[in-house]
Formats: sequence, C-alpha cells, structure tokens
Amino acid sequence: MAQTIAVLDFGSQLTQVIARRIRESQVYSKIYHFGTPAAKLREDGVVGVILSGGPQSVYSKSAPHPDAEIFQLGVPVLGICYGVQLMGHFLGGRVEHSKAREYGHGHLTIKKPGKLFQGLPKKLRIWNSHGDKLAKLPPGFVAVGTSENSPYSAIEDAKRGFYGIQFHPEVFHTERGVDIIRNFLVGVCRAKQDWTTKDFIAHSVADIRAKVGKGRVLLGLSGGVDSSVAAALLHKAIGSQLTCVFVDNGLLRKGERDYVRELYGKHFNIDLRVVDASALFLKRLKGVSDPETKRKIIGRTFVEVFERTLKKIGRTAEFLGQGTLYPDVIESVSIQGNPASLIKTHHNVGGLPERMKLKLVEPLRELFKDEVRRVGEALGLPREVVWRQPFPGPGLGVRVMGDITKDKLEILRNADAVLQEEMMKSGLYWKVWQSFAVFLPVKTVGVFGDERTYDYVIALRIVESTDAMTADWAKIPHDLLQKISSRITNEVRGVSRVVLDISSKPPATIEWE
Ligand SMILES: Nc1ncnc2c1ncn2[C@@H]1O[C@H](COP(=O)(O)OP(=O)(O)OP(=O)(O)O)[C@@H](O)[C@H]1O
Ligand SMILES: O=c1[nH]c(=O)c2[nH+]cn([C@@H]3O[C@H](COP(=O)(O)O)[C@@H](O)[C@H]3O)c2[nH]1
Ligand SMILES: NC(=O)CC[C@H](N)C(=O)O
Ligand SMILES: [Mg+2]
Repeated sequence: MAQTIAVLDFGSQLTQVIARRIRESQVYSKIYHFGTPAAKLREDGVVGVILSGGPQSVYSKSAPHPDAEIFQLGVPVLGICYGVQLMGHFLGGRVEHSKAREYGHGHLTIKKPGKLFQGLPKKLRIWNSHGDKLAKLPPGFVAVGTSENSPYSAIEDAKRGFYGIQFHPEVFHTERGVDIIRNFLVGVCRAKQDWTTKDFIAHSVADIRAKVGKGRVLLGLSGGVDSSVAAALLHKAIGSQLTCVFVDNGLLRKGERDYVRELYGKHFNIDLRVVDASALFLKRLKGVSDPETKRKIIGRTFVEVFERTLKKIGRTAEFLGQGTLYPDVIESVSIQGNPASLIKTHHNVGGLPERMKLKLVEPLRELFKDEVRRVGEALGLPREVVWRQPFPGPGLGVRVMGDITKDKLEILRNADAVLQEEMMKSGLYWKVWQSFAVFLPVKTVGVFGDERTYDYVIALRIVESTDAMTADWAKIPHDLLQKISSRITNEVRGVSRVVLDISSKPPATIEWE
C-alpha cells in the first residue's frame, strides 16, 4: 500500500491546492471528509495528517470537527489556519474571535526553526486569511513563529509531532510555502518521495476498472485537452468498452468538427460518433440572453443528446465519462457554508440535470490543468493536443454576448479564426493561456471606402495564467495586435471595430459570460 498523507477537508477552497502541493513533492495524498474515523485512516496506512483551512469558527455550533482520536493515531499532524485552530480547540488551548483580522500579505518571523522551517530564512512573506485566533496555547506546544497580529502564527509540539500554522503555506503568495509543506512530509512524517505521474496513471486505471467493471462508458469528447486525456486514460483502462461522442452544438470554432473527426476517428483507434445537434441547440437558445440560463440550457441539451445518441447506437452505457478538472469543480459547486463559491455554472458539473440516469466517471476531477497535461504527455498524446488552449464546453455560446444568432456566430467564428492564425504564426499561441475573440452586440459607426458603416465590435481576450484561477491580460506586441485588428476589420464582414480586453482575473473572469 502507498504511504498516504491524509488531508482532512474542512471546506476550504484551498484543500485541493494543499493536495497538489503534496503531489509536487512526489508524495501520495488523499482528501478525506473531515469526520473520517481515525480507524479508517489507520487502515489506509496514513503516515501523516493535514487539517485544512475552513470558513467556519471552531467554537460555533455547526463547525465541522474531526474525530478526536486522530490525535491518538501516533502520526504527525499539521494544522493549517482553521486546522491550527482545531488543534487549539481539541488539545486544551483556546480560540477566539479577533478584532485584528489578518487578510492578505504578512510577515512571519521564525523564532525556532525546528523541523518545519528547517533550511528556511528567518523572515518569510506569508499569506493570511483568518478572523479567529489562538488565544491560549494548548499544553505541550510552544510558539515558534510570529506575525504582525499573531504571536502564535506557527506553533509546535515536536514531541508528539504536532505542528500548526495560522497562515497558508499552500498558496503561491507564501514565500517558500512548498518547502514548509515538504519539510512536514519528508522531515516530520518521513514520507517516501516516490509518487509520480506514472503512479497516478496506474492508480486511476485500477480505479476506473473497479468502478466500471464490464460496463460501458460514454465519453463526451470535445477535442480539448481534458477530454482527450480522459479518453486516453479510459481507453487504457477499459479499451473497447469506451465509446466517444463528439457533439456539434453549433457553438464550435471554425473547422473544429473536421479537426476532431480527423484526429480521433482516423489517427487514434477510438470508437468516435459525431453527432450534429446544432439545430436543436440553436433553437433552444433562441432569444435567451441571460448567461446562466444559456449555460444551463446548453448543459441540459448536451446530456439529452448523449442519452439520445445512446439509444440510437443501441448500446447500454451506465457511465458518462467527462474530463472535469478541479477548477471546474471549485467554481461550480457551493461548498458547505461557503456562499461565495458559486461563480459560474460550468456546464459539465453544475449544469447536469438531476434526472440524468448515467453515473459519472471523472478520472481527472482532482487535478489541475498542468498536471493533466503531464498525464497526457505520459500517455503519449501528441504535443498539439496536450498543449491546446482550453475551450469552454458552452463554447461560442458564452462568447456571443446576449442572445445568439447564426449570423453573430458566423462573425465571431471568422474573427476568432484570424486571431488564432496570427497567434499560431507568431508562436505566441503556445505561450499564453488562452487567446480568443468575443462578439459584442454593440453597433458603432465606421468608415469604409468613404462610406459610413454601422457594425459590430469584436473584443480580443488574451490572457496568461497557470491554472485559470487567476489570470492577467497578456502583453502582446503592438505590431501583432495591429495586424490582427486590421485583418479582422478587412476580412470579417459586419465588424468595424476591434477592442482589447485589459482586465485581470479577479475581478473579471476569463470568459465574458
Ligand atoms: N462538443 C462536445 N462534445 C462532447 N463533449 C463535450 C463537448 N464539449 C465539452 N464536452 C465535455 O465537457 C467536458 C468539459 O469541457 P472542457 O472544455 O472543460 O474540457 P475539454 O474540452 O476536454 O478540455 P479543454 O479545457 O482543454 O477545452 C469535456 O471534458 C467533455 O467531456
Ligand atoms: O469546461 C468549461 N465549461 C464552462 O462552462 C466554462 N466556463 C469557463 N471555462 C474555462 O474555465 C477557465 C476559467 O474561466 P472563467 O475565468 O471565465 O471562469 C477558462 O479557461 C475558461 O475558458 C469553462 N470550461
Ligand atoms: N482560512 C481559514 O481557515 C479561516 C479559519 C477561520 N474561519 C477564521 O476565520 O479564522
Ligand atoms: Mg473544451
């Protein structure tokens, strides 16, 4: 059995980021429900426990609490934020609400490095996000690090292997955070660093086989990175029990349907069905302009088309495969007690209707994009597939602002094709996270060959990002922008103005709807 680090999830948006940092240290980790019995963790061969952050207050009635026995397991425990507060609450200290809320950047001064801060500078920039604080240390603990507002920013009981930190080592903004986590894993828990992408593949292949048995999986294959990697993984696990369906929803980019048919139908030996449902999608979307309503309609229609396709092929499938990634999950579901977390309904997660009869198989559900790409490369997928820019499931449906018509789609498709072509030519396509065009239903005045025009606007959205959780607009050379702009206004009928989106995420999201 693999040595496992258990991450108990108390509802933080950052729990998966903790898991990801652990994987970065080549250690195997598993996320558990906060209330998992200690006996189960022992059974799973857990060599260390991390308590995540969380939105609640440990002393409140509805607060999620762990099984108190986890502190008797005899394995090290690291509490992060809410986690250190839990340690205070359970081990005889005291937590209270603090007037001096700490949010954002702060500084940690390390008094005593111990094992957790081994090899790190005495002062570190850290990132905080808490309103409660430890007011009294539990017996056996000493303070080893302080911040502006917390005398107990880092605490330890080295004898029992208990460590607590009030800040978030898992976020990018905490200096040397990865090293702090690695120190816990390797220095304290003595975990072996032997967990690789290959192990992930072997593990998910076994999981898929166990779940699916002799059943059939119907996978929505979009030609994007996520579903391509999911297809390759499923194909490896269950071979001919996999049927892929590519839906032309009328909201695709120029040439996409042929690209997918060519690549997967011909080059890969995958059972691929191409379904043209564009008329149905466009009919349902007619006159609808609210973004969330559009997303829901698209999601519902997708599933309906899958079900209908099944009947038509005359095969029974019990499973629906999807290339859902962690960022899709976090932005689509509202996590217990965290009202802020629903941002958009990504059609593949929140948009699924309840009546859906198929069970979900989502082998990439816990990964981030760059990890998925590594899995894709290890599975031998071509570079052009693995490094394609992401394209959202609702497609051009959320890139035509407001209500959707064939004409608007056609204009957007042509403008977008120009942008992609120029990005490819310059090589920048592979360097940015996404580059795409957005159709604005705003008419502005122009002049073409001395004649007045009154036409639509195209916005260019080009962003840099590492995981789509945050993004910044890309600083594209002016001469390239000029070329793209003049080609669009010259070649695309119906457009007389091109604008550049210079918003970062947050506050703006990457897609406009
Ligand atoms: N046109 C489509 N036909 C069939 N399935 C689709 C289609 N579009 C999206 N899906 C399904 O919805 C899932 C989510 O779409 P999403 O865009 O996040 O992933 P992707 O297209 O596989 O990868 P990428 O993020 O690189 O575009 C896909 O993994 C796929 O299962
Ligand atoms: O599969 C998807 N279904 C969706 O409904 C969806 N909406 C946005 N995206 C993509 O997710 C990333 C973050 O996008 P936002 O900043 O717009 O939320 C960006 O990469 C977006 O392109 C989607 N992907
Ligand atoms: N990020 C956290 O874990 C916060 C913990 C707790 N809810 C607080 O506000 O202090
Ligand atoms: Mg896609």
